[in-house]
Amino acid sequence: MTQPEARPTSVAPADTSLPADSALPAGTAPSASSSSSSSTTTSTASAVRVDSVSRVFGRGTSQVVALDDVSLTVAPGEFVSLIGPSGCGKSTLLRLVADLDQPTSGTVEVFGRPARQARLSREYGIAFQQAGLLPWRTVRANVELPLTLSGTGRGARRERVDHLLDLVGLADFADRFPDQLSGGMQQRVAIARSLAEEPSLLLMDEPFGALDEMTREHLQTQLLRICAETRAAVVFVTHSIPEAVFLSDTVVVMSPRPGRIREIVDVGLDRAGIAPATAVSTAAEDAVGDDLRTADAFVDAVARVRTALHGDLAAAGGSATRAPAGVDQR
Ligand SMILES: Nc1ncnc2c1ncn2[C@@H]1O[C@H](COP(=O)(O)OP(=O)(O)OP(=O)(O)O)[C@@H](O)[C@H]1O
Repeated sequence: MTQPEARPTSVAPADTSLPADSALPAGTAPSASSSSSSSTTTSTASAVRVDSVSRVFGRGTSQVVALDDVSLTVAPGEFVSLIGPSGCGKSTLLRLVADLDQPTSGTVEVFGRPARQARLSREYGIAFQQAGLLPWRTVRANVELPLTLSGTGRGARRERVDHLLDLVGLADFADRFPDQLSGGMQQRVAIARSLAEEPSLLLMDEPFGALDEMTREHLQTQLLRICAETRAAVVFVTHSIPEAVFLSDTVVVMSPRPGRIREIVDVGLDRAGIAPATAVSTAAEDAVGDDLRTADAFVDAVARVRTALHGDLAAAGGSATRAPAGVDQR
């Protein structure tokens, strides 16, 4: 959409720091819709509701307006990506949703409750660019950490971790340590950990940003399958247009500082082939993913996101063929 107030969405944070009173948020996750569409329901029907939020850092000459009057809504189960030039406030927005930071003005609700309450009751999981695993703990011990902290019993922990490791394809690596895994495997452990407490919302900040292209595409497909299985909503920060389009129901395009929502793009890809009921093997899923990436609807959505991003350049008299700083065109 061109009027941010008319559509909702979600996002993820840029660093791994957590407030002192947090016992590890639960996990990572989905998409956005307009506040006009969600306004037919109560605010509790939205996974995320950001209302007229601004965030200003510093004072006087060093003041930075990171977000200016941002409003968006993410529906339960929706996958929403945030994309925009470097410094436009994507991570700041994600951090506000995660209650890792507070808005200067405006409100943030998660499932109809203040973000702080949602964090304390572990309604969301988080995954960042750095996996952030504890090197002295095995894969199993890393994944079960949030469950241990929340007092889940031993038997239930074991059962849950077995399921999660299965889900991310790491059942055979439960007793390995992080430094015995590839970067992609470490990131899958982090995603499993983020899902430990069955969050209804996943907040992800460039979780695949440090991975090679092949691993990245494979994990994108895996993430879609995991989301189809868990039905979690996801707010996903990325610099990659194709990644945003491949994963999302909705792509939220942000403008350069002060960060505002410039446009919301409905992607409209048919991802039924990646749904759990039809997935037969990882290779088959990857093949479905490859088909999706060459589909007309995919190419069309990539073009629409690119045009939305380039609007800034056009307005500044720049070349429409050049990407804004910090946006990966691959
Ligand atoms: N704690 C802070 N103190 C001061 N300024 C900050 C702080 N956090 C973020 N900013 C500023 O707010 C603006 C938005 O930052 P943010 O990290 O949200 O952008 P981003 O879109 O995620 O960038 P990138 O794509 O490069 O990761 C930037 O100008 C940044 O310098």
